[in-house]
Amino acid sequence: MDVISVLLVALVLALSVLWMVCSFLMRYYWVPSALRAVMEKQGIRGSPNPPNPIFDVFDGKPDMKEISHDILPHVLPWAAQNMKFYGNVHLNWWLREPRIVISEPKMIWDLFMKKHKDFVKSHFIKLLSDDIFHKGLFLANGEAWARQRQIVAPRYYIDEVKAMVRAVNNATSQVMAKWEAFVKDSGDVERELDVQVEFMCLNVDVVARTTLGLEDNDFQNILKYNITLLKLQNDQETWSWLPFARLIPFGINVERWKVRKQLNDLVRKQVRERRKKMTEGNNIDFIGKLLDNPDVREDVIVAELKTLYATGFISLAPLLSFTMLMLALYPSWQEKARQEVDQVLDGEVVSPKDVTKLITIEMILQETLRLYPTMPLIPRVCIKDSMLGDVFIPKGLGVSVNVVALHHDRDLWGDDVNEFNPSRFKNGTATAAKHPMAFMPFAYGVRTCIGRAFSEVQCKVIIAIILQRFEVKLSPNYRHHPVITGPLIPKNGMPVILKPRQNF
Ligand code: HEM
Repeated sequence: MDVISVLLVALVLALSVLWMVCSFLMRYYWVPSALRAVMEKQGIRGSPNPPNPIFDVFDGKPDMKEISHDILPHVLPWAAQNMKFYGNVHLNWWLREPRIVISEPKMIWDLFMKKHKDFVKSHFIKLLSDDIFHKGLFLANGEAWARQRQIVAPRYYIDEVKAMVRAVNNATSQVMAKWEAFVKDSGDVERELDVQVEFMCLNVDVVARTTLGLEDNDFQNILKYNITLLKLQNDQETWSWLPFARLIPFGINVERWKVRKQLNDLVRKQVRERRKKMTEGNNIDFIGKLLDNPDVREDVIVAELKTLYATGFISLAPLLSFTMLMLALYPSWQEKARQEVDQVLDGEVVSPKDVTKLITIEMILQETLRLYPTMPLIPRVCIKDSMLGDVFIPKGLGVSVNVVALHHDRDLWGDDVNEFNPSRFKNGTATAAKHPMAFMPFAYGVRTCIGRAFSEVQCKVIIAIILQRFEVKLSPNYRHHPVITGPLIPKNGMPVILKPRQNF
């Protein structure tokens, strides 16, 4: 090579390195700092030093001293601090993403309803949950999202969901028989059980039954791979924002890729086996209907099925677990709900018609979701200069809805905000607080949760069957420590004491 060629190669290399350094600085320092300056000019401030990790799973914080529902300072200490010093609307950093944190109904309305086109799922949320939700509806944006939503959402309309009640009954009855045998084995009249893991298995099983029509399925492995992926993602969270960090074939990455492939292969196998069983008139389950549609590709079906498995156990297991805690803590509500169950079901299984009559369970579930919202933070990023209420939001700024703060806002819910009072929902969710948008566990607008009706029906059926068969008491081993790991979960599991009912 002559000298000129060497110089040219060196120049290209130098320019490439310079370009990479500038892109890095631009993305992770200059742009975030500029966004912060725009917000500070409007008087919106927040914790000064990025990064400020949101999840406290790593910090070894002690359990809460007592069982209190005033959880904001415990689960989101940075938000509680910021709210104290800077007000309800404040700035915060998620890894290197500057974001405005809001819990004002008016701004949330603008975000989800009026200006939803200006806000999409953010780069960081994709980075952190791509292994689980890859290509599925949950993370999609733009046209891909609209196409997928059109395919998936109708499968979860209320009439379709009611047709799933039998599958939920069957799956739950199997678990109840297992619990009864578990108590009986001890030779005692009651026994402690950590129900959180039980609910995870049950929810994955229900998804397999309702989407694939599978009675005997590999849900243990599906759950194992998902939990491993979640754990690896959490382990990686603090450095995953570094460029190429998730592409280096080393350590956690290699493990992640392996488990991700195992999960993909297993779900793909289920879809293919379902395809083999396709016969006319037999394609009424979710995947059957998708397979029947020639416009839907197999990788889309696999992605959606993975999403449904993950959303099922990630969101429903914590809700059911916290509901068990409420039933154990408030025996009078437990008894009231049981009387209703006995009256409505009269010792039979739950029918689709019965579901609407289980009003007390519905109120208990709503109040549990208010106090312990499964999705405590709902993130977006602004893709076009916009306004939320009176606040100017520049393109590139992250927005996070703090659902915990909204659900625990004394001005909206009154002085008993931190008390468990299901009666506040007796006339429905819209009038439970001073603002109709004060209760939003499933988000709002075009990206509202497609699984809402399914969740409500499924949880009602499961809790009704539990109350029909068991009395639930608080375990002395329960240690209160709600924690955000993405969803809000009980960190130490949910051990409760189950006592089978004699007269059932
Ligand atoms: C307690 C139960 C549940 C809660 C509290 C919940 C909450 C939410 C929330 C807040 C969102 C909006 C997230 C965002 O915009 O960033 C969402 C979206 C979603 N949920 Fe759920 N969810 C629950 C159960 C389920 C179940 C059982 C399924 C499966 C059928 C499901 C499927 C989805 C999907 C696919 C999306 C994405 C929708 C879209 O972006 O268009 N969810 N959920």
